[in-house]
Amino acid sequence: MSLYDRLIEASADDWRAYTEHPFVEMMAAGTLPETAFRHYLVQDYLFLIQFVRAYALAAYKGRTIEEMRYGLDGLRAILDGEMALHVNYCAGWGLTPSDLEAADEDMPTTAYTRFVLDWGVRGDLLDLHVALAPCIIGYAVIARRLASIPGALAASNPYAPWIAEYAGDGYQQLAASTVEHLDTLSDGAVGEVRFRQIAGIFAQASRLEAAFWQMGLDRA
Ligand SMILES: Cc1ncc(C[n+]2csc(CCO)c2C)c(N)n1
Repeated sequence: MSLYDRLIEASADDWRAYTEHPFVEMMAAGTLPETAFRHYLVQDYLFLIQFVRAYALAAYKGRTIEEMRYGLDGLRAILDGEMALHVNYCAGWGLTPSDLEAADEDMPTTAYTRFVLDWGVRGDLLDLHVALAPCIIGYAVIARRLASIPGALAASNPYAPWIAEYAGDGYQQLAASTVEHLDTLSDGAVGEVRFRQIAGIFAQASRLEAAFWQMGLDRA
């Protein structure tokens, strides 16, 4: 069993609450209020800025060129890929990237990003990548499922571009390589005590993801 499968199994309830949150179901149905999505997306831009720092830390902590490149690829995927989705949606509301950068962080944004950065600083490379994993893998899992719901990708659904972006090959491949990378990092052998430690990090990151969706819904 891959380390990823073991982590999902150990945090099944938290993982389900994150990946099947009402926020994402409402995106697929096109019924999510725009105020909720807008608050989420502005906060997500601030979240991504902090995740660039987390990936920079992963590059810094890499012990091989390959590990450093892995951090660099994640960093690039955010700066040159994912952020364009946010900038495009926000342009439609008259918000510029400078407006986004100047927004105040809401508590769930601060909580989640600093949780990941804290594990990155205090822990080893596996702790950091486990803290990052629910974010990368979870979005790919969510978008793949939502894309298969009839009507979710229809031009009339304002959330179709969001679903299509994360269901696209680029993010699906990034998620698949993250699953493999967790096994490489752990050498395929994680003892019970160490597993319990990282399962705690994975479960907490999943709960912080659910809180991030809820932050959007609370603005509806
Ligand atoms: C709260 C929140 N969780 C996960 C993601 C998705 N995500 C963040 S970094 C990354 C990898 C490189 O782009 C991915 C897929 C998000 N945007 N916001």
